[in-house]
Amino acid sequence: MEYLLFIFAVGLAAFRLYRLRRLQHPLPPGPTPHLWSGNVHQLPSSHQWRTYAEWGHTYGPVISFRVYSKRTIVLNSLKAATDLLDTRSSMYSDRPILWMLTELAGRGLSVFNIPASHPWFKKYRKTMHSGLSPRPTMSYRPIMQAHSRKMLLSFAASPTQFRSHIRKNAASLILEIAYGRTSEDQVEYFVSVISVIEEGTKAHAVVVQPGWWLSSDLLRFIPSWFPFAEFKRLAAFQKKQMKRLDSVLYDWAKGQIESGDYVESFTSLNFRQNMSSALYAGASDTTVGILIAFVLLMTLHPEVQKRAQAEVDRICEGRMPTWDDEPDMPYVGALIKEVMRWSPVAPLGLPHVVTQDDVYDSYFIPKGTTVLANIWAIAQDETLYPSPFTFDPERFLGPNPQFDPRKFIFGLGRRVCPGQHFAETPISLNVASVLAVFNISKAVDEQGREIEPDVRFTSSTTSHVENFPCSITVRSPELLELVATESGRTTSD
Ligand code: HEM
Repeated sequence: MEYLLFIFAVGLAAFRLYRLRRLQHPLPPGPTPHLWSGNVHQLPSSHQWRTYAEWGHTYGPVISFRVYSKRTIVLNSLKAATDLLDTRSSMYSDRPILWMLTELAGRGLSVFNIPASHPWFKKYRKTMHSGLSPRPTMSYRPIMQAHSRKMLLSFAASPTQFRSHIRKNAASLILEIAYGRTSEDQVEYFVSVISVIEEGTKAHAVVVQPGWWLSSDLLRFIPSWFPFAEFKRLAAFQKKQMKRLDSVLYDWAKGQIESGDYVESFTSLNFRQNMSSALYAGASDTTVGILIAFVLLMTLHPEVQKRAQAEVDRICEGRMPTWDDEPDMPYVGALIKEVMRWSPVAPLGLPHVVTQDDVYDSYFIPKGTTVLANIWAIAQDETLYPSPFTFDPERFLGPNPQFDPRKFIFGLGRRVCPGQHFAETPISLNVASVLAVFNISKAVDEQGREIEPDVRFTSSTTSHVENFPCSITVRSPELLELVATESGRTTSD
């Protein structure tokens, strides 16, 4: 009895303390909720980052909203995101438990979802670092260059298919790094498996939307044959697809290694199935978005393209660009930063969760709150980037360059993207190489009139520029010939 009274007293004291902190410090502001369902009715079904940024203009850089009992705060400023995710990373590095994703779909211990307090977390990060940091990435340069050259030849052969060439380039590169060398046919096959990942990513985007949290949290125990248990069937589908993805590639790599005829890869060095697939999942849909945005922006800004091409021509004098040219090409470097800022590929990053009650900027942030860094809002913050919607590489040049967006578009704190360096290395070569060999311009219709691209973005965990028409033509047949010779092909292959 005494024991029960003690527990009751401790519980009451904790509750009082909580109430006291709540009274002293309000929750971060946000739109007015309904009593029971919270802000469900105000949440958009797509491009949430835009709505959160608008709310930020009304309520301040740290906003909060509620979906039934689940609270989310959104950090719309660089300062708030740095203060919480970076400076207080010991409290802000876990992922929310989304039953749908982590438990029902069986991804709880994946690299992306594992709690930061789990003993595997540090091992995962260390292994990622050993495969993706600047030193190993340097050793991948010849592979990256070979894949880049293949992409250039594909651009020349079928320019209207540029989107799929970019996708294939990213996929075949990470396949080789993660699993070992593949033949063209195998790449084709594995690339078809990529669509599975994309389905998975789409499902992920659905289940991390606030409305789904409640349904999956409260209703997770109902059997999947129930008429309204669609979310459970979706989870089961995702689980099956992700398992297939993990095993198809891993089993192939293992087979190669066992046969003795293989090249070194992340799998041969680490033998961790879910880590190899994390590399693949992290890389297959991100760098693609940057390169597609680059093509769009060159279509829209011929003056920027001309200036970048002039720089490449001046430095390379008839040869293909290499990584050693980077310091001598400040304008191309600024252009890449501006593409990344203008079109952040992971606009809300991945959700974090706070593991203790906290007070920030005199607001109370209860333990268990989901925390989103609005990377899109930071990239469009006019105090950091005047005229933020204008594409202007100049902003990163001169004596007072604007803030380097690479410091936040890969996330912040302990969960910061481990693939940043690995991602940037092929992007810089691909951009400089495309500028050297091709001209990108607006497509023309049958009457010879230029077609103005309609700029729209997809909405998922990652966001890309939607399909748009453009014209890609060879500006340097000599360089194209050089690329073909180096790759052991002819330009007509
Ligand atoms: C332009 C390219 C890329 C961008 C913009 C990007 C962005 C991000 C962001 C915003 C996060 C979430 C960070 C957070 O939770 O705060 C993340 C996580 C992650 N990224 Fe990337 N990424 C890119 C490329 C890559 C590549 C190439 C790889 C692998 C080769 C990769 C692997 C990962 C992994 C494994 C995580 C999860 C880390 C964890 O939860 O501990 N990413 N990335």
